[in-house]
Amino acid sequence: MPTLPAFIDPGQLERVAKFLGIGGPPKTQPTVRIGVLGASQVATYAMLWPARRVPGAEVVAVAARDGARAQEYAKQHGIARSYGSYEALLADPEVDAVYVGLPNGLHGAWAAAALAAGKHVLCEKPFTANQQEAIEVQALARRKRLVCREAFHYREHPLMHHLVQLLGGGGGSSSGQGGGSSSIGANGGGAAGAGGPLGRLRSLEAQVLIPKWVFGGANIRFQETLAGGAAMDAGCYCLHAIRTLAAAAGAVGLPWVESAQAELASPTSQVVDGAMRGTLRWRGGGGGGGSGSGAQQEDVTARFAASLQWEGLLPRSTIDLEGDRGRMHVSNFIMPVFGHVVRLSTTTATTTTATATSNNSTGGGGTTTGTAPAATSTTSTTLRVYGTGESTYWHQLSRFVADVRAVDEAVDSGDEGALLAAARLLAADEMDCVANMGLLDDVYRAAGLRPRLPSAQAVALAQQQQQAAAAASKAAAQAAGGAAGQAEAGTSL
Ligand SMILES: NC(=O)C1=CN([C@@H]2O[C@H](COP(=O)(O)OP(=O)(O)OC[C@H]3O[C@@H](n4cnc5c(N)ncnc54)[C@H](OP(=O)(O)O)[C@@H]3O)[C@@H](O)[C@H]2O)C=CC1
Ligand SMILES: O=C1OC[C@@H](O)[C@H](O)[C@H]1O
Repeated sequence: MPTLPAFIDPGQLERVAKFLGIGGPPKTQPTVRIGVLGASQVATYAMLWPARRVPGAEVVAVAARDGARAQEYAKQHGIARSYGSYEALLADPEVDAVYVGLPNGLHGAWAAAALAAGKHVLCEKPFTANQQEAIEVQALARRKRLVCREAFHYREHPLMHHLVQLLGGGGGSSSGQGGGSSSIGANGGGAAGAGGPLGRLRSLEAQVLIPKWVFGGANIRFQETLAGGAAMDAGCYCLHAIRTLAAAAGAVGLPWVESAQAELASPTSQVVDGAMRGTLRWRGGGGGGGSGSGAQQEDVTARFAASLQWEGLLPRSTIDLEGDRGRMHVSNFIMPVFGHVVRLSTTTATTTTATATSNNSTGGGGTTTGTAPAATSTTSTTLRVYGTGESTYWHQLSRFVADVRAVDEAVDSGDEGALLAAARLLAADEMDCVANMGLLDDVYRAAGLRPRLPSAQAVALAQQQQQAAAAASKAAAQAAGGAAGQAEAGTSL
C-alpha cells in the first residue's frame, strides 16, 4: 500500500469530498425549502453543495436577472424551479428561506424584500452597505419573527468554536497551564479563568489578504455603486473575528476604531479601498479579561489588515493573539477545511520549593520552607481542529436550518418559553450584524472615506454627481466662450 508523503493530511480527500457535497445521510427530517437569489458561484459552494449533505435543507428554487441563465443553472444543479427575477422567487409560497448571495450594495434591499415576503434570510457578508441599513433590516426581521443571519460561515466551524472555548477558559486541563498538554483539547483545554492558557488577553491581529490576481478591476468588489471595498469584503471577517475572540476572552462591550488607513483601489475613485488596515481598542477596566479580580486592567488592542490587492501568491487569513502568558497563531481561519494550523506558545514561570536549614539565635536548628521563582519555560503546541471534517458552509447551513425550525416552531406553538428562546436567537443576530456594520462604518470614517451606500442611493448619488459635473463643465465652457467673445470684441474695437 503506497504511503502518503507526511505533508499530505490523509483526511484531506474526505474533507474535499464533503465540501463538494458528496455523500451524507439520507434526508429524513422535515425540510427547510431554500430559494437562492443569483445564479452565482458563491451560491454553488456556500449553499448548493452543503445543502446536499445537510439533513433538513433543500434548495428548491433559484432566481437570476436573466431567466435563461437561471434555468440553465437550475438544470445543472438539479434545482426544481427557476425564475427570471428575484421578485418572482420571493412570491413563491413554497420557499421558506432565502439565500442572498448578491453584491454588497444589494444585500439590504433584497434581505428586506425577502423578510417582507415572510422568508427567513441567510445573507452574505457584509450584512448590508452600512449600519443604518443593518438596523432597518434587522428591525424588520424582529417584527416579522424571522431569522436574518449574516453568512459568517467561518464562525460555525469547530476551529472557531475551539478558539472561543480556549480563550474563555472553559473546561480543559486541570494543570492550569493548557499549553503544556499534548493537545489543546476539544473541550477548551485551557486554564480556567481569564483568556485561557494565554492569560489576560492584551492584543489581537486579524488579516485577510486576497492576492491582486484573484479579482479584476471590473469585479463587484471594486464597484462604488455595489458597496465595494477591501474593508467590506475582507475586513468584515477581520472585525468579526476580532470581536468574537476578544469577547470570548472577556473584553467588555464594543471596541472603538482608533485609526484606519486606506489604499484606494484606483486613482480615479475616492471611495473604493483596495486595502485597509487599522487599530481598534477596548478600554480596560476593573475585572475585564474575566479574571474577576476587580483590579484595573490594561486596554486591549486589535489590529486588522484587509486587502484585495495583496502581492502574495495565495489568499491568506490569519489570527494572532497575545496574552500575558502566551501567544497563539491561527492560519487559514476562513477556510479551515482546506488545512489550517493553531500554534499555541505559553510561557510559565515555574516555582520551586526551596528548603533551607539555618541556625537561629537560640542555637537550635530550624527549617525554612518557601517558594522562589526559578525559571520560565515555554511550551508550544500545534494542532489542527477539523471536527467531523465538514466545511464551514455545512456547519453554517446546519445551524441556520436548526434555528429556522426552532423559530417557526416557537411561533406556531405560541409556547412562551420557546418564544423567549426564539427572541434571544433573533436578538443575537441583530446585535451581531449591527455591531459589525457599525465598526465597518467607523473604519471608513477613520480612514477619511465615507461609509458605503446601498446601491439605490449610490446610483442616485453618482447620477447627481454626473449631472453636477456636466452642469459645471457646461457653465465653465459658457464662461470661457463668453470671455473669449468679450476678448474678441475687445480686440476688434
Ligand atoms: N461566504 C463566502 O465564502 C463568500 C461570500 N461572498 C459574498 O457574496 C456576495 C457576492 O459575491 P460574488 O459571488 O463574488 O459576486 P458575483 O459578481 O459573482 O455576483 C453574484 C450575483 O449577484 C447578482 N447580481 C445582481 N445584481 C448585480 C449587479 N448589478 N452586478 C453584478 N451582479 C449582480 C448576479 O446574479 P444573477 O445575474 O445570476 O441574477 C451574480 O450572479 C458578496 O457579498 C460577497 O462578499 C463571495 C464569495 C465568497
Ligand atoms: O471567503 C472569501 O474570500 C474571498 C473574498 O473576496 C470573498 O468575498 C470572501 O467571502
